[in-house]
Amino acid sequence: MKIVVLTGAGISAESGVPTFRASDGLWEGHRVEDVATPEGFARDPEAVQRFYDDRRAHLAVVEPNPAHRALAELEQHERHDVLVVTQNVDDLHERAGSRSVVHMHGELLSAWCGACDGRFRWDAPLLGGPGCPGCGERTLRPDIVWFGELPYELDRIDDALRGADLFVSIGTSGAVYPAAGFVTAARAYGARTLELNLEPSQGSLMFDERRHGPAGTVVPAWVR
Ligand SMILES: CC(C)NC(=O)[C@H](Cc1c[nH]c2ccccc12)NC(=O)[C@H](CCCC/N=C(/NCCC(=O)O)S[C@H]1O[C@H](COP(=O)(O)OP(=O)(O)OC[C@H]2O[C@@H](n3cnc4c(N)ncnc43)[C@H](O)[C@@H]2O)[C@@H](O)[C@H]1O)NC(=O)OCc1ccccc1
Repeated sequence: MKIVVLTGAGISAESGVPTFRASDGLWEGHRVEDVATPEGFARDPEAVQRFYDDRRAHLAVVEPNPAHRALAELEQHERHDVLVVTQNVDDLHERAGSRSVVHMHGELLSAWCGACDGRFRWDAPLLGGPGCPGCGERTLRPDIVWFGELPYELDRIDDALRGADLFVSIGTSGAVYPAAGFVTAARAYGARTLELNLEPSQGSLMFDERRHGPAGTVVPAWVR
């Protein structure tokens, strides 16, 4: 079976990675437009670098949870062809063993040079860090898709949705586009659709089936 799995912050919540819209959510401490927009970066690059440096450093103290591991197991099933499309910028899917993962909103462990357009694996702070390994310019920014910027690999994602038998959405509020529109596209392409989330998301009624509860419980139960 061809399965496309969309994940959001909710799948990493039980690993200790804050979600965005929960009361203690990431955005709580920051105005989205200040830390996740090109304009915010132009206005105060230090504040934005610090925001992402803190999140990158936090990766060292979190681990994949049973939901991440269950998806990695599912990918091993010879009967299935699984693509994980994640809105998350953490590396927990890969650390759990998933191999076909698309980070449509970028990755904390990657830096992008605004001068030479180079991208570099990065696990250190960018603030006060060295110049670009490619061109030496001090124009490195987090390799993250900010609001108003085009998400990555939309063609590959659309191709996968076209060929999918099943579209599964895990741990996302369905508040941010174009990711929130994937269920509509998947349905239009004839795929069955399933929501696994703590509570109904904004697009919950679009799904053929919904199972609500913590991802660390409902995802392994669904995979088994
Ligand atoms: C706010 C929203 C209305 N705005 C948008 O959608 C905008 C504008 C827009 C575009 N099209 C539209 C159509 C209509 C309206 C608006 C728009 N979209 C964009 O700007 C996108 C780019 C959006 C990407 C922004 N970057 C992020 N992330 C990286 C940064 C960072 O991480 O710092 S978005 C970020 O927020 C979103 C957060 O959502 P979730 O992951 O779902 O997290 P949330 O906290 O909201 O919810 C958690 C869920 O989990 C559940 N949960 C909690 N615990 C658990 C648990 N334990 N188990 C299970 N579930 C759990 C909760 O119940 C909840 O449902 C994610 O996408 C995340 O990646 N770009 C673009 O459209 O470009 C155009 C373009 C076109 C051509 C040329 C150039 C440009």
